[in-house]
Amino acid sequence: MPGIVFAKTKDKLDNSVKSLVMNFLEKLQEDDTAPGLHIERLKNVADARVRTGRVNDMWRAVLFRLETGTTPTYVYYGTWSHDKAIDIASRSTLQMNPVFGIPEIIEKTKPEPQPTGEQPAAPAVEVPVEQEPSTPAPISTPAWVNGLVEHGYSLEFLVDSAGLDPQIAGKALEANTAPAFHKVTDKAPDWQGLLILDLSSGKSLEESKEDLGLVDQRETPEDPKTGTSEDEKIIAGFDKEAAKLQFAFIGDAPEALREVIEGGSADAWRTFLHPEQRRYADGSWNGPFRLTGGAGTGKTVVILHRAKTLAQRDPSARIVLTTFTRTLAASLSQSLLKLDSDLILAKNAGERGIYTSGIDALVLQVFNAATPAERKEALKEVLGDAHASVTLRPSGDTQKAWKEALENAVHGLDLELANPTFLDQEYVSVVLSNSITTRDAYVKVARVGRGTALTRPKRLGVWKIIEAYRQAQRVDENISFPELAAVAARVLKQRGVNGAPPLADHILIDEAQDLHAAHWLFLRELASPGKDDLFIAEDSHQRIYGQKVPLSRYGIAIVGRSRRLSLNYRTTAQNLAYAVRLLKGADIEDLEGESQGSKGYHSARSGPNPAEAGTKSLADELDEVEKHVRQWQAQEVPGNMIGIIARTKYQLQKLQTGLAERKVEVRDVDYPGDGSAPLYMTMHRAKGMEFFKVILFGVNEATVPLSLTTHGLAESERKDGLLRERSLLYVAATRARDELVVSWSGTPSELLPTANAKASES
Ligand SMILES: Nc1ncnc2c1ncn2[C@@H]1O[C@H](COP(=O)(O)OP(=O)(O)OP(=O)(O)O)[C@@H](O)[C@H]1O
Repeated sequence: MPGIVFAKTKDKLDNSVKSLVMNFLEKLQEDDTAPGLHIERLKNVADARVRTGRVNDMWRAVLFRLETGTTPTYVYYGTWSHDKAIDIASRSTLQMNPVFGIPEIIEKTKPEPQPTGEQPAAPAVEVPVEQEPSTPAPISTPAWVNGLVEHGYSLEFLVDSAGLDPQIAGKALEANTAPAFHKVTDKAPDWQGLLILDLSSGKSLEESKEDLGLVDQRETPEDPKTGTSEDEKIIAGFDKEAAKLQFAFIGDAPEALREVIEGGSADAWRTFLHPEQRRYADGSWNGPFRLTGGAGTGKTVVILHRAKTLAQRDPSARIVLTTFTRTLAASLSQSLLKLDSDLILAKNAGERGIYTSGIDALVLQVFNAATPAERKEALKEVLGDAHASVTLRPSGDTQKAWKEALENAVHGLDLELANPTFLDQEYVSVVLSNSITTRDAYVKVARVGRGTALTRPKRLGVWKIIEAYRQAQRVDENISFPELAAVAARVLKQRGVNGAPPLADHILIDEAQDLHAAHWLFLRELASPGKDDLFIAEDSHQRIYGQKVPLSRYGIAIVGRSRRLSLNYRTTAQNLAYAVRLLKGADIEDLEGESQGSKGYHSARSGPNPAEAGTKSLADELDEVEKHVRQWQAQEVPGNMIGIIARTKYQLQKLQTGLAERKVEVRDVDYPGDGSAPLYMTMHRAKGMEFFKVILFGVNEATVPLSLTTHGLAESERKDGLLRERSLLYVAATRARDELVVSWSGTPSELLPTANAKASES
């Protein structure tokens, strides 16, 4: 039976062609001599191993045949229309890279035809076909600079030291626009494309080699296991980290074949991990590990693969996969099954398999499963006096309780401290996280990580309000989710003291930047400290709830076990540059308090520049939205791949009504119907999602930032609140894969790059 190695598809195929390709490859796997396949050699080819195969009358597959023992191995390169396939086959070579020993397929371009009797034509310069800007006033973007040229790379260096194909390196150096540059990296063998992107974004060759797992062959003695013939060396080379970016061995199972073909590039994440992603998915560490990276760098993809690796490594393992909300958790469950439908998804925490849950739902499950005695004891330890009742109602809305407490307590504080936002943060970060139940303990406690300093009289005032709050909650038999997390943590801790085993062996946490202190208390108790206990994926730039939490205070020491992803798989370079400009000037710290810049954060894809649609009135803005939606619908973009995102629900109501008047159907993301209509949602709800096309609607001065969230706060909390608003805009802008439109009516938000540019001009 011939072996098949599948090369990641770069050209999109229609579904009808995909199923033909699958039939073809299935037959090839069974018997490559079957007459219907027409596996044929061609004349005048660059590589004698190249073959074409008949997919149907119109379509041909391009393959390379490697001789390995008794049965051959075919490397499937792709399927194209007849003439194109013959052309590609005649120009393509499967070879070992001379520097790094990675198998690669290089398509040599034909020399330009020279006009006879005239001077040789100047080398062709790619003229990018920029898409028409969708608005009359395109956004001003900084001029594009070729990063390779900027960092002084020469053709000689790129070829001799970085192992790039000379033609590819030359074209990359010549590119004078982002689309032309990305066209080169897109066509190149995957590892070469990524190496070019790394170098152009400022990474050194050594750093990039390490990330991509590239080892200079010229410096290493040959491995005797790799065999002697060129074909055997190529087969062995497919196992190298960088080769796995583009090539996958297809086992005997037809499902594996179906998955890679049907998924196409949208599902490439299931098979073709970046070597760094693979390392973090498969690695093992003696304690908590943290993976950071900007939006779209594939953190969730790593978490999903890691869950699978851990489950396969030990089928009896109890793995908890958690994230900030139930909706995100549900989407993780779906993705897990897409990754591997054989994975065992546990129904409850503590059971064998992977248990996926929103963090608060998980907390609630532990609390509900606790005995009345366990609850009573934990409530007393965390909240002081035992609650009258151990059957409490979890309540998400603490604002009302704080307002009541403020009315009832005689505290003598001014409004900067006597407001629900400050008090809630103080309560969770200082009081709950330190299990403070008395005034004396609160007066003495170190308020690590809190911005606003409190004198003793102020602390006494705050404590009075906290007492009133606890009293009101007790009377109403309410308990907040942070309280619940602290109580559940206590239950688990006590069980541990009594010798009970923890509920999980491994915990994987996505969107960790938004978890609060009591969540971390809880997660620390959920698994025993030790090997591969916690895997934390976070992006501090996307912190839109809560505050940064110093993890080491909760027994989660990640020193030396923290890595960062920098290649953005989701967003085009143009959208990414825009989103990063939204963060300009923001001092963002990670969970360990280290400053998080966006240096080296780069994208592998190119597309149109984001468009800003500033309008005079809401009616004009709605007209703009209508225009874009209709344009995209005419291009047959699926409705549920168009996202319209606004800061508030009120804005969404206006949007929905305004578009209904214009006979444009849009749907709430939570009620998507059959998926044919564009979806609208708030910026908070957009977290973790992605769309081909995104409109950020109503990014007006009055709404973004939402003054409600920062009004009346002390300077430190106000800065924090403003940072969250900025992050929210960044989260929303990074949901777009291909096209981003930012609209407003009246004065634009001060957080937009346009507004910043105008302000600095004047
Ligand atoms: N190795 C890969 N190959 C192809 N696509 C990938 C790969 N890794 C990630 N992607 C794609 O990139 C997009 C972003 O990935 P993912 O959601 O994991 O990023 P993230 O870092 O968790 O993003 P965010 O922080 O914005 O939620 C997804 O569409 C995903 O399928």
